[in-house]
Amino acid sequence: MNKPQSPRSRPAGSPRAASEGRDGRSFFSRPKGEAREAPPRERNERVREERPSRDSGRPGPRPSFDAPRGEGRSERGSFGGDRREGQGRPAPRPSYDAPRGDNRGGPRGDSRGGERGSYGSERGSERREGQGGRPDSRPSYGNGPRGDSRGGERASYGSDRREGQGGRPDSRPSYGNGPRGDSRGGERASYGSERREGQGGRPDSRPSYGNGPRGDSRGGERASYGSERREGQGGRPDSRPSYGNGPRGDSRGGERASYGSERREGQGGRPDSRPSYGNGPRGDSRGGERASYGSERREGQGGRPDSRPSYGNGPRGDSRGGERGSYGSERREGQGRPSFDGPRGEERGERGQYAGPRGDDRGERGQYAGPRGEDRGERGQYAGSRGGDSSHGHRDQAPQKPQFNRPRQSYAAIRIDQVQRVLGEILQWTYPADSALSHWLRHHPNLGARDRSEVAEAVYDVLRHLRRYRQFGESGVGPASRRLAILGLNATLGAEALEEGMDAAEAEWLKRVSQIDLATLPRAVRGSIPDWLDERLALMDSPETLVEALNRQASLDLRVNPLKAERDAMLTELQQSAGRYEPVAMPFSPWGIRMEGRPAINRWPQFENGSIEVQDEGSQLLALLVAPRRGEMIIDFCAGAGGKTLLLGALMRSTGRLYAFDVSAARLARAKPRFARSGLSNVVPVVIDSENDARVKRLAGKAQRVLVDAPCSGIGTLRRNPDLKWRQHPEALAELGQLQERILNSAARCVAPGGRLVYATCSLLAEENEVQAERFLASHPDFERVDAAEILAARCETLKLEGPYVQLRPDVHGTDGFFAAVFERKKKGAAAETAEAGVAADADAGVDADVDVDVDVDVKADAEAEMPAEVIADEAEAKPVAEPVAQAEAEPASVGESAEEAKPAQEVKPA
Ligand SMILES: C[S@@+](CC[C@H](N)C(=O)[O-])C[C@H]1O[C@@H](n2cnc3c(N)ncnc32)[C@H](O)[C@@H]1O
Repeated sequence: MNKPQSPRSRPAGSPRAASEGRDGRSFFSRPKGEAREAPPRERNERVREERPSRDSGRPGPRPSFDAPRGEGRSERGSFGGDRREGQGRPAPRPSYDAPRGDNRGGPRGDSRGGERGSYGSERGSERREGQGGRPDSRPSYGNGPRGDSRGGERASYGSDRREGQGGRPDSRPSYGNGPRGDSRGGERASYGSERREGQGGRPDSRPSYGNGPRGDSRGGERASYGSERREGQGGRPDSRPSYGNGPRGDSRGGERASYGSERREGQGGRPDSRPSYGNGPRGDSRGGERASYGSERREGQGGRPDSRPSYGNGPRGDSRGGERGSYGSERREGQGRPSFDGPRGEERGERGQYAGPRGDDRGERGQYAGPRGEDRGERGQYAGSRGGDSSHGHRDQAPQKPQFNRPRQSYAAIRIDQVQRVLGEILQWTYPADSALSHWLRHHPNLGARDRSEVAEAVYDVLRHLRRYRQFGESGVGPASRRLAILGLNATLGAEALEEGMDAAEAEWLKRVSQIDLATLPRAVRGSIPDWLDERLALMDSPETLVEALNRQASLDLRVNPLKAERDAMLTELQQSAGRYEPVAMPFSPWGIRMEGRPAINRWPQFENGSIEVQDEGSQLLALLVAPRRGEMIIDFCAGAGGKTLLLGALMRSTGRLYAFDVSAARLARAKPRFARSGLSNVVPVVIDSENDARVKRLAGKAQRVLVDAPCSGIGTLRRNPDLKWRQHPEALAELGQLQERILNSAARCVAPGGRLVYATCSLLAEENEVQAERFLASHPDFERVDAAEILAARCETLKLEGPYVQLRPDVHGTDGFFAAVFERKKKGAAAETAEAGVAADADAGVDADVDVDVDVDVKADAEAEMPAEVIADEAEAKPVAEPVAQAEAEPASVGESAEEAKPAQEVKPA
């Protein structure tokens, strides 16, 4: 679905441009030689070089601004308690939406800091309380040009070096004096080390900060911030002052660092970055946006430099976020991170789908980065352990293959350490959890399937129950991230399996917290959801069971490709070849097969030949609402990685024309191999600049059906993407609401009279669902609502829904949370009548009528299926992804057919 966007199609400096790299290509589509970061192997080598041996005592490059400044702090920082959780999640992971360029609206693009500041202030109190949260200082960030602030470096790596190694003191000196522009991540690392170790936190080195031009000082400063805030006090007060003064535009890591701290403690988390939704130019903003665009960077490369050691070294400047966006989407559709033993790396697009539910969907999902603040604390602590000096410290390694130069550790000790390390990365909230986990696993190729699975399960368990675990962790000792790791492993492997890895105090603590009666905890803590989400879900029926279901792991939902296979035959085949995953037919979708476990289906022949895809049942049902017919012109307005496009195209029997629009070239590029596997020849992917793109306007009134699978919070996918709840926040929801409304309005213009418009989200929140639908109806009198529940009921007898909308819930339907509304555009005469009535009514009410009857085209399937000449001319590069099998087949089926012959897609029998 993600077709690399051509440079000309997107203005330079636009958000997407930034995220995808200057050349407009996504990180993944870029040949390795051109990648900004070194190829994996090279990266690893570099990491090795950078990581100081323990003997050398010189920590690696991973900066650790968050480095723990002593044990006490870390705990503090990390366990901010409710505050943190509630809103921690600072910056939204810009997810998919991030790169949308124009739609974001707002001031976020440019004013990151600014918003941040404001964000901060809102939450400031929370944070502040914990530790002084530096609220005041933030505001200043907003003022300078952030374009260049990368930040990525910051995070990362503080960890390794941090503890243990005395933190490469030598490197620090350089910060202050030299040009900072270049020394980013690496330096940071060093900072981290010093401070973190708890040794008084780099007192000596700090002074140097003040000397250099701030604009360029990145990682280093960050580190320091972290310390101050996190701890809440002590934190190198002296050095801070300087931050405010320098030009922010260039300060990368530094600012970020500070953010982290704020968020961490307060949890207001990621304030700044969220704003990213806005329209402002994101191209250059690295660090600041990080929050928001974490994903992009990550994948792309600018991404979170720090954590991935290798990233830090290469030129990061340009390649930032594009892909990030994509993450979001995948997740959503995908289902979760099923198989970590599968191919890791390459196809993230699909990953979303396979791999946890982040389906990139975060993109859709979330756009915000979560609470970093606290987590850094955890990370910091975590990081510390890497150094090796700590009692728990040791390098990542597979339990089966301990390194010879270290004392042998028990299986339990190694597993705890591994989970702790992964959490240390994920809880920075820089990247979606599935991405961070995949990244970590790729860098630990020696781990076996069991190791991967156990680490992944424990990490996801922690993300699901983070708030409660943090509360439990407050009474423990040692690094916060370690306590979280122990709790996660206790839940997934059992206490017995951990015995050898814990000391007496830890064992005693675990026993104590395991006896806590959950019923005595506040609902939001028990369910581990942030307060803002608890307030919203409380308005729904049976909120407790809903939250419980959202906190359970999802099944793996597959969809049979109706162009290539029949569900029952495929089910029989899978029961024979993969019986241990217990494949069964889905209760509602006629194409669905559900399995347990996390099979690496992308290695299966049925997947490789396009006979099956990963798709949540709710997404499959959406196709029944769109009800595509052969030969029609249909628009999938937010096609993302093509999950829904695939089924729509198949139901059209690969006839007619199916436009796959999206503002994310990276996502559309990821759809490409999927389209190819599926055998579709009627899909036309088009990267649009925004919902108001000229090519969208030229299709006004032309499409029989338009699907808007809108960018949303992704709260309905928490089973697969539990980190979303920590990455989202109310401010981002408001922005999303505006984006959803704009997209819906633009998509509506494309609908031909008599045509259908379907609006869908994978959210459970009324403000993204019913409220949007009602608002749309109120402002579009030429549209009428169709009972979506009735449409589904006609196809799925066992599916009980209350109309007029479809709202699926994991606790009731076993699907992700999902919403859909169906509207139909009145035919010409009816619309005119409605318009007149509306004008009269509006005149009475004293308001302007907004009757969007700008099309004088009647709906005739055969006429509509023809591609408007102007669109064809404008889309020289937007060819169907798959080569047309034959011209005849590429022709709209309706050409030469009567409207009656164009059968409803759902009636088409599987091939
Ligand atoms: C929920 S995801 C779509 C998932 C996709 N339908 C699938 O099934 O894989 C939302 C998508 O909307 C896209 N998007 C965000 N803003 C947009 C805009 N203004 N116009 C079109 N698409 C947009 C995002 O890039 C993202 O891919």
